[in-house]
Amino acid sequence: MTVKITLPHDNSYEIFIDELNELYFDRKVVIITNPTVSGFHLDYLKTKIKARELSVCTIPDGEEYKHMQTIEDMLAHCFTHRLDRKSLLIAFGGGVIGDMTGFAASIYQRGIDFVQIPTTLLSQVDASVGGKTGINNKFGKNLVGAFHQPIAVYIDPNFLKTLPKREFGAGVAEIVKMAVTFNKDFFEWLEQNDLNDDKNIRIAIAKSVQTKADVVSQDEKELGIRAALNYGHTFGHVIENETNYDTYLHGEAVGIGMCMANALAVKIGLMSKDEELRVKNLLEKYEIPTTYKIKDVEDFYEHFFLDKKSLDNKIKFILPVGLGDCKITNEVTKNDVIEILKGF
Ligand SMILES: NC(=O)c1ccc[n+]([C@@H]2O[C@H](COP(=O)([O-])OP(=O)(O)OC[C@H]3O[C@@H](n4cnc5c(N)ncnc54)[C@H](O)[C@@H]3O)[C@@H](O)[C@H]2O)c1
Ligand SMILES: O=C(O)C(=O)C[C@@H](O)[C@H](O)[C@H](O)COP(=O)(O)O
Ligand SMILES: [Zn+2]
Repeated sequence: MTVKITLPHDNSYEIFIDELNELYFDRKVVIITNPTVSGFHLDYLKTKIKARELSVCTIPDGEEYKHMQTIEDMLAHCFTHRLDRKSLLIAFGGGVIGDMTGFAASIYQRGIDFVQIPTTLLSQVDASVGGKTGINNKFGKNLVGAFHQPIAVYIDPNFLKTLPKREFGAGVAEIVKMAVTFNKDFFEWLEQNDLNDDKNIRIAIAKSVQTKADVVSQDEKELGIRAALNYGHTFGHVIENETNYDTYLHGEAVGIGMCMANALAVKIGLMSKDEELRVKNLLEKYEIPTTYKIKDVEDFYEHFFLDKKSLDNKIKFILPVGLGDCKITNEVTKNDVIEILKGF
């Protein structure tokens, strides 16, 4: 299956969901990966890539390495191998590799091409699509980065065969996100079907990618509707940051964050208690955490002001409206937020 993202300024590209074919690049290519992914799949990938010159840049594995020093190391590899403006980076790994490769590509010699070959469920259904790239710093998550679209995305679900169960669950959280915010039929399908089944996970990948591609095609730079893809993230990013990126996987923090957003939606009458419970049950079916004890609620709230969606000192929340629809709002009172956070 092929999904297209249609964008201005020659930035359109295709997302191929299928077994990886041979890829030919008449230019210098660097594969960016980490020891875990390369251990499982690099030999296979190398049989598929034909390039004028190919090298591999291996960076450490983990969200805690998604920072500027690692970008410097990646750029150093590119300079050492004399990459020029026609050269290409290939992101081969999960969302961490994808976000960092995209960011390095966006700044190397003021911007070169890159390709996404995502290998986690989360990166196949979400992170490899849409051109958000970046890194974390001490102030928070993804606060430094660029919109830089890949020239193509190659999603091969066969890579998921080596993915640990917990990582699979983290990917399911972002699938649930797409369904709750945009598609009630998809949500009901998820309730009725087991994603551990090979046929079903392929359907869910295609559905999620199509949903995200449609949103990004309408709003590349998150000026409007794209903010809905941040459902659960306003809360989730704070959880990741205050637990030093070493306790919850991104998808898990988003799972908890969606439950917080749901509690807020119930409080202000956008969602019923029954709908809230259905989302919780679906997440728990894949062992995604749905609760989190906040140490200092005021401090947690203050973090929201660094969120990239917050403008003019107003926090923006993405709240579900029933199942399959959502509202982007900066009109939630601090009292309501504090109350749900205290009761969580
Ligand atoms: N740009 C976006 O639109 C976007 C969207 C969602 C998430 N993200 C970002 O993506 C990151 C999370 O991505 P992730 O969940 O893929 O985490 P990740 O990149 O850390 O990968 C998870 C783990 O799985 C390992 N792994 C990767 N592929 C594997 C495979 N096939 N078999 C076995 N192990 C494998 C990795 O080495 C890592 O240890 C976060 O930094 C998040 O902010 C970005
Ligand atoms: O593509 C988007 O837009 C998203 O919001 C996807 C999210 O799953 C992803 O985690 C994204 O990086 C979060 O947005 P950010 O702008 O806060 O980094
Ligand atoms: Zn996310």
